[in-house]
Amino acid sequence: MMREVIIATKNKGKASEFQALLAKKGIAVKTLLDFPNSPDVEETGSTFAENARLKAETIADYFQTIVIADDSGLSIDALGGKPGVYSARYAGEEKDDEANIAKVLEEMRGIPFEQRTARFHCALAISVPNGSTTIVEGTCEGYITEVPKGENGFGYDPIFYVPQKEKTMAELTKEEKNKISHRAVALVKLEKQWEQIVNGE
Ligand SMILES: O=c1nc[nH]c2c1ncn2[C@H]1C[C@H](O)[C@@H](COP(=O)(O)OP(=O)(O)OP(=O)(O)O)O1
Ligand SMILES: [Mg+2]
Repeated sequence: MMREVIIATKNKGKASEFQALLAKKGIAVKTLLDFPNSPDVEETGSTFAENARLKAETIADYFQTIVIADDSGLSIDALGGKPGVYSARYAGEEKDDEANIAKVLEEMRGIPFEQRTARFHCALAISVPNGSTTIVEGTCEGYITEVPKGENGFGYDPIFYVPQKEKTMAELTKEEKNKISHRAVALVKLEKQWEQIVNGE
């Protein structure tokens, strides 16, 4: 049984969600925020899965230990799937959540509610050093709001309306988000396979 894992992310919001999700299973989480000198991995893939694989394999190779990477983002139907894999850098390279939200809201202006459908997407890659990489994916369906609402979460959470909760993702507690999010859905799929992955059989 795995007792500790490195999550190949420098995103504080993701780090905090993984810490909560995995603490329940007795697994301690380290992230790249604990290792400021670890390499920056360029996200050159054209899918979430490709980018998750790039991050997991590079960091597993660097630490010679099992690593999980998350590549995720928002896909909006009325924008032809954008911002997609460019979610983090939609308004520029600085990864500015507020600027990204402002750009999306501007592009969505005037589009009626029924046509504001969107989903969060998460690809998780788990990589064993000198071994294999396994990828699982999760999604979470919702609508893009007209104005931001809520203080919790990170990224696009304040403009992502979750119909079954009648709230934005940023109005949910971390516990509530961790029951329904794209990240939680993907992690459940990973858990079903991980004894097999970690033990190599
Ligand atoms: O639950 C979420 N709630 C709101 N927004 C979210 C979520 N999950 C991903 N997102 C957004 C944030 C960022 O704009 C992009 C992820 O980009 P992504 O490259 O995977 O992460 P990142 O660059 O922030 O950190 P890192 O690559 O070190 O893991 O999608
Ligand atoms: Mg990134």
